[in-house]
Amino acid sequence: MVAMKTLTEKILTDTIRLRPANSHKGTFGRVCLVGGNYQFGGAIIMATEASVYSGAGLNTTLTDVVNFGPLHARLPEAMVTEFTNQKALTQLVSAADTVVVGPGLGVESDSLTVLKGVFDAIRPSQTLLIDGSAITMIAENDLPLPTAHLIFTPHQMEWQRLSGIPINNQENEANEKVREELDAIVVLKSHRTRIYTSEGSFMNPTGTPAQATGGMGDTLAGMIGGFTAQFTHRENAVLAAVYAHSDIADNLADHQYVVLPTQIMHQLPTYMHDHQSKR
Ligand SMILES: NC(=O)C1=CN([C@@H]2O[C@H](COP(=O)(O)OP(=O)(O)OC[C@H]3O[C@@H](n4cnc5c(N)ncnc54)[C@H](OP(=O)(O)O)[C@@H]3O)[C@@H](O)[C@H]2O)[C@@H](O)CC1
Ligand SMILES: Nc1ncnc2c1ncn2[C@@H]1O[C@H](COP(=O)(O)OP(=O)(O)O)[C@@H](O)[C@H]1O
Ligand SMILES: [Mg+2]
Repeated sequence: MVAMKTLTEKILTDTIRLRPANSHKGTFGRVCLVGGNYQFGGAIIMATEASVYSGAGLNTTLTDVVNFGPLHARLPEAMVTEFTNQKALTQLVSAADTVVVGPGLGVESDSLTVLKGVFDAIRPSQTLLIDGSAITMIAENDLPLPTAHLIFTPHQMEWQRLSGIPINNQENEANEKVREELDAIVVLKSHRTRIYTSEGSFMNPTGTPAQATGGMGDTLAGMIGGFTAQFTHRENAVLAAVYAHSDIADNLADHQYVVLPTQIMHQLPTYMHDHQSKR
């Protein structure tokens, strides 16, 4: 077992590239976000908004129709389609660089149908981020995983459900073994989030209890979606998103008791400007 490395600010300039002058929206990636049932619309709205604010060129959200108006009122930049429309889902998933599935998806039978539809449509060259309800449904239904570049973003209870490792025993060696079986990147979220990849394991030193509020993980999922769609080194894109998400929160927590997920994403354009590669 190789020692866990601690992330530093360097991961930002290693990852966030200077935007090429000769570019257009297609240069910066397509993200398809799937989630948000009638109850949890906020989760997919936050994930989508985080992806847009992190600079992904084109963002399409597949969600329950009740979320169309609320999402568009906040974010006219995103496109929307009903997640029960299997034909549209297959088309939009196929066209994406990164697909984010799970924020607010729920665990009812319609949610499971949507998740299976995503798994059927995804191709091996694509990045698939699996979060929230999608992780819970995989664990509860023992679903086979599709072939793709998989990223899981569980909190500790979701990781217990997926890996079978109880929260108190989630040590590096056990976590790395399950990561290898899943053949995925695993972002195990907690006060000090750990990231397991085939290129090593990393501890994120940023983060504050001011972040302990609903929607914080949905926001991270959207950021990782946006980063992986535009930055070519997948592992670094994940690491940089995790670092930035909590570093922005730390900065806000210097003078705030609680930090809202939407405040973090709204800082992203400035933060990324200040931490981009100089070349
Ligand atoms: N605005 C919206 O639309 C929002 C929608 N959301 C969406 O809701 C869906 C369900 O996701 P979920 O995370 O809320 O519920 P679930 O998977 O049952 O986990 C909670 C259970 O795990 C336990 N637990 C133990 N350790 C833990 C840890 N480190 N971190 C967290 N939990 C921990 C915890 O223990 P307790 O808090 O009781 O001590 C509790 O028993 C999902 O799709 C998500 O995207 C939310 O994002 C909120 C905003
Ligand atoms: N006490 C804490 N210190 C640092 N980070 C925290 C703390 N509590 C929560 N977080 C962060 O907030 C996020 C919570 O994710 P998650 O539980 O999936 O939230 P949600 O599903 O409500 O969006 C993770 O990124 C986690 O690291
Ligand atoms: Mg979550």
